[in-house]
Amino acid sequence: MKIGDRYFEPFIEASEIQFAIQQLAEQIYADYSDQCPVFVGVLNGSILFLADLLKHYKGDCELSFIKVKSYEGTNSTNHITESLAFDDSLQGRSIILVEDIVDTGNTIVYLKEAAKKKNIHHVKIATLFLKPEVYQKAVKLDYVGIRIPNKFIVGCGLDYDGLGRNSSEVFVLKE
Ligand SMILES: O=P(O)(O)OC[C@H]1O[C@H](OP(=O)(O)OP(=O)(O)O)[C@H](O)[C@@H]1O
Ligand code: HPA
Repeated sequence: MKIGDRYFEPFIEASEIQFAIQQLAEQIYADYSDQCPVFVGVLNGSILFLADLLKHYKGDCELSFIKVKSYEGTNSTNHITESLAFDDSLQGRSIILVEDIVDTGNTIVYLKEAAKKKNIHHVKIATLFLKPEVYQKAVKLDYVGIRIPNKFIVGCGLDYDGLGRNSSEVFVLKE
């Protein structure tokens, strides 16, 4: 399958992804059933995962967003651009940062620091995908859906140069 100028092949089926999301919603609820956490979606990539996670989440919760970007093509630029900040109303709240993927961890390290500066009370992290071979940062990842090898993927919110987010299954770059 061609996305932009590159070729991709099927990698993870939609049913496996949905099962993982349901499990994550249950794990989070087990920890937050007596609270009202704020799910903070990291735009753009988290949008599909976040929608499915919330549909499976049984408890009270609220929703907010932050927008950061660091990738061009298939590589991190190692430079984070923030175009929507944490909302001031999150001060003192317990939040769950919702990411589609943790890869180098640059984004999540940046977000933890930004949350601290905003006096956000308590921050946990939920990510649908993790590349354990790449991620070497000290930040604890509280809820991890599916661990994948060090390969570039698209679908389920993840993009290649803006394309491919709107697929419920995940594709991997053909090397
Ligand atoms: O662990 P890292 O190496 O930092 O990679 C993870 C980040 O990269 C992607 O965002 P991207 O910068 O592509 O922006 P997008 O969400 O708008 O696609 C993804 O959504 C994560 O936020
Ligand atoms: O494998 C990936 N695919 C798409 N976007 C990404 N952002 C970090 N890693 C990836």
